[in-house]
Amino acid sequence: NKYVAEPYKVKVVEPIAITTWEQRKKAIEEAGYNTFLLRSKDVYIDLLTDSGTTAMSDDQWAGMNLGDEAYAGSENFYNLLKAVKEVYGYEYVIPTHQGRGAENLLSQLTIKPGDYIPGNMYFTTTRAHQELNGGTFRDVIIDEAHDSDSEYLFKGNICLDKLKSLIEEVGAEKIPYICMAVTVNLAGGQPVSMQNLKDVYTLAGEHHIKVMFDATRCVENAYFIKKREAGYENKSIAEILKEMMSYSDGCTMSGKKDCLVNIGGFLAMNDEELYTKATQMVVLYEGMPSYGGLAGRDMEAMARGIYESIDYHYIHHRISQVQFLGDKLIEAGVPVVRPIGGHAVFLDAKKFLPHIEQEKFPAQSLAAEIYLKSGVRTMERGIVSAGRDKNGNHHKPELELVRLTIPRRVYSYAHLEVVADAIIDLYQEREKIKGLEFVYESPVLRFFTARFKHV
Ligand SMILES: Cc1ncc(COP(=O)(O)O)c(/C=N/[C@@H](Cc2ccccc2)C(=O)O)c1O
Repeated sequence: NKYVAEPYKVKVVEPIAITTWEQRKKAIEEAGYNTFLLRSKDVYIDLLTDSGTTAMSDDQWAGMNLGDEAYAGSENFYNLLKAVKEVYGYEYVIPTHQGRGAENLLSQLTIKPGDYIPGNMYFTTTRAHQELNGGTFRDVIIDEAHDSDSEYLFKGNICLDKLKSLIEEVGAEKIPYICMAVTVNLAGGQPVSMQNLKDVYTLAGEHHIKVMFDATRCVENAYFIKKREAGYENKSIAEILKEMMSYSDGCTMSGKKDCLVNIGGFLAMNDEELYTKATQMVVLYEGMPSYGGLAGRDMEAMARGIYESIDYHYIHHRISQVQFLGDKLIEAGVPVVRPIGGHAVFLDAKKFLPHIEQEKFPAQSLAAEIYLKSGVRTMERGIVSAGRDKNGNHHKPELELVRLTIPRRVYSYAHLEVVADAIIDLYQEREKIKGLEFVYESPVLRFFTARFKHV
């Protein structure tokens, strides 16, 4: 049938919270209507994030018992280095505790005040580190990415004209690197085509500008190229991934997604000079270049997860689960970002709640209502996540979304049916949902800790 069965069987189970409406009412009020502040014990089906929520395999758990916790030169580091070289093709790797560790190093090493960093749509932590180092992020993604109705198959693509005009406007020497996310999280988990990766790398090369991938969900991107781009249908995920990464000079990686681990990340690159500088800096922030804030066992689990992630049956099932949930909502007429992305289904909260203006945080309110209704936790990816600009005004993104993020190898199709049914019911009674206002707002990455009340 259309949705492939799980290519694994369960060996260990973790009971989940079956809650009552009263319990959930109390929990969401104590959380200030912010799903980030809910306690895991009060969450039934947790679709907050695909980050660090994966189920590891028996082989990865076996690897956890083979942690070489020697402070320096751990055997697990060499296994990680081998996996990164073989699967992604990069020459050097610096382990970090997670993606932000790598973003911190890359931004400090390459960005000077006054620099511009073009990229395919912003990501919260990536932009925060770029701005922290005096850089300005410039969105050069194609227009379709900002249109939740567009069904363009590669909405993560960079618009070459926008990139060219930025280079002309500010000059290549003001652009330390192009930040190419594969896939684009906030566009709805949308992929970049191989042709676009090639074209951007060629253009960047002509101006001696580096291309650094945010490779966090690169395996999902490879899968979409296999399914959607002519000439790749008969190539393996491994072959496609290797070719993808060849159109970059390095990457930051949050291993907590496509490397199938609960903690871990890395900064990878081909340039020896950048590597040398990174080894000098990593000792300040993450520890030795051979462990980067990770225990040996975590590096071992990540090395093994990298090899598992390129297995076709794994990624085919992973994407099938996301597609299954998306299809159910589309069939019921619930407004979602299309095409369905790689790691999540994104509800279009502007269309879901047209009676709530963006300044009253419709996506935030919808995420809270979904939890109250069903115990399902989701994440706001709209105006609250976008934060404020230098003048203190809200960034106002086109896309005001609620993300239903599917963890890897955790839930069954039955869980996703529960999610779909709850959201479809809520859609029928959507006009009862009210807007929110801040009770507490932090100045940086406010969505993690903000608290709200109904207007
Ligand atoms: C495309 C991309 N690039 C880098 C990172 C950072 O990696 P890390 O430091 O978390 O390991 C992430 C993390 N994304 C997570 C967790 C998250 C982080 C910030 C705000 C909300 C949620 C999410 O989308 O749920 C990412 O998606």
